[in-house]
Amino acid sequence: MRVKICGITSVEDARLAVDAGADALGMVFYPPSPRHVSLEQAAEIARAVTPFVVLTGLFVDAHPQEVEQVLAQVPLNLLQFHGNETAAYCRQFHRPYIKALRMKPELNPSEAMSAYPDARGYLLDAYRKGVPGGTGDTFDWQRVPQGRERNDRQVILAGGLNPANVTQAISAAVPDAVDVSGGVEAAPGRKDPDKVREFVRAARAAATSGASSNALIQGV
Ligand SMILES: O=C(O)c1ccccc1NCC(=O)[C@H](O)[C@H](O)COP(=O)(O)O
Repeated sequence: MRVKICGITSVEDARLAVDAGADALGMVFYPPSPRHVSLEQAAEIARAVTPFVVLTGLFVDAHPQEVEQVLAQVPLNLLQFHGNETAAYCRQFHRPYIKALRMKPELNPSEAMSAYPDARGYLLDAYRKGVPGGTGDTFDWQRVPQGRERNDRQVILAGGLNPANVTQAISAAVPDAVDVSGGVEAAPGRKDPDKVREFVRAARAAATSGASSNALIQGV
């Protein structure tokens, strides 16, 4: 089970998340977000963290030049596209990327994943009209594809996760990774140390006990 802490805006929170055991950090390059980081902030965070953590840059329907500008100044390991970007758009940067899919009631997640065959993973997030992400809302975890529908694709579960519900979420959705932002915050853009530590601990513990449920679902 991998854990990504999203919405990191400071070196202090980046270090906190890494020390708590996060595998990946997310930085939001979307100006309307309360978690938006400037190029300078992002470069400072990148300099401060170990190279063995996946630094992720999140964009929402950004102009390609904006993405290129970030890439020129911040050593990102992974891009996360959280808007209505097409596969052609996502692959033009020649970087590993994950595609966020917002779980609108009518969305077939398996079909939606197929539209991005070169994505390294699929971040399944809650859908709220007019809000591209960081909603704090959950969705029905039973909708996460399993088995043949999943087809070995890396699924990152997001949307309204927190230390209190991540165990149940992992058990229901059997994701490869979990992503959290608001559920471990003290205030928008500022992480709560106890919540971050408890979230990572609970996710790891659930994964250990959840291995058998995964085996049951996969029939192995
Ligand atoms: O976090 C934001 O402010 C944000 C804004 C616009 C697009 C995406 C955004 N966050 C994306 C994430 O990866 C969040 O972790 C994900 O949406 C889950 O957020 P939350 O429900 O607060 O845990």
